[in-house]
Amino acid sequence: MGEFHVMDHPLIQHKLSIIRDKNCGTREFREVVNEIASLMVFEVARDMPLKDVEVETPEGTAHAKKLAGKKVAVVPILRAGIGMVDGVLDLIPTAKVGHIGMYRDEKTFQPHEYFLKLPSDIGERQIFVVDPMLATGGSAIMALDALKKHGANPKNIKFVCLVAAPEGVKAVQKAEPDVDIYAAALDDHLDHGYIVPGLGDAGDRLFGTK
Ligand SMILES: O=P(O)(O)OC[C@H]1O[C@H](OP(=O)(O)OP(=O)(O)O)[C@H](O)[C@@H]1O
Ligand SMILES: O=c1cc[nH]c(=O)[nH]1
Ligand SMILES: [Mg+2]
Repeated sequence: MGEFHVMDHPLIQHKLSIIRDKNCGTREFREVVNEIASLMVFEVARDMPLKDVEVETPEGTAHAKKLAGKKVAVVPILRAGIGMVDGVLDLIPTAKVGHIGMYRDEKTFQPHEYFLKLPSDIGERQIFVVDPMLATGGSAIMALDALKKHGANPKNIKFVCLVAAPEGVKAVQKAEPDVDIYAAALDDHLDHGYIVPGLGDAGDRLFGTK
């Protein structure tokens, strides 16, 4: 079963409290979502491989370490996942970006895929799938299945969200046992498909479409 990590760093928790507030406006919401994404990817990337290098400093030779060059892709689930991309790219600027478009039916909460464009070498990449909300898990599972169908190695995929519901975590762990999940918070439950207390509709809050 994939691991589930709640990232309880004080800076992440503080920033999450800002965007949970229903009075947080679009501009601040967007800014803080990206900041949380940066803080999260800092930790999620902890096991990226390093190589030994020698660097000439002004004072001598340092035995240092550099990233070994494993290629990275960040894959947002549209729309709301787009809100996390810049935060990840701030720390890993050479990452390629794939997109998976997905919307939930308003009544059934079933996900529907409407767009997919991935780097052609997705099979060789470490992949960070980003989406602020993991509710029923339907969108995440459909996105992860699409990635696998296009050659991604599930062992190289990490799912990064802001708020997760217990139902979604369980569903993804069952359907995608190789994928580790990282969240800033595990909330109480779902009510008509929405996470309680959650933060509302992340896409609408990011893009001001309500
Ligand atoms: O776990 P699930 O039950 O599938 O719900 C989570 C999905 O719902 C939201 O997207 P939404 O369908 O609202 O699309 P949007 O990002 O375009 O607003 C959210 O961004 C996730 O993708
Ligand atoms: O609470 C929720 C659940 C799904 N999608 C959202 O944006 N918010
Ligand atoms: Mg939405």
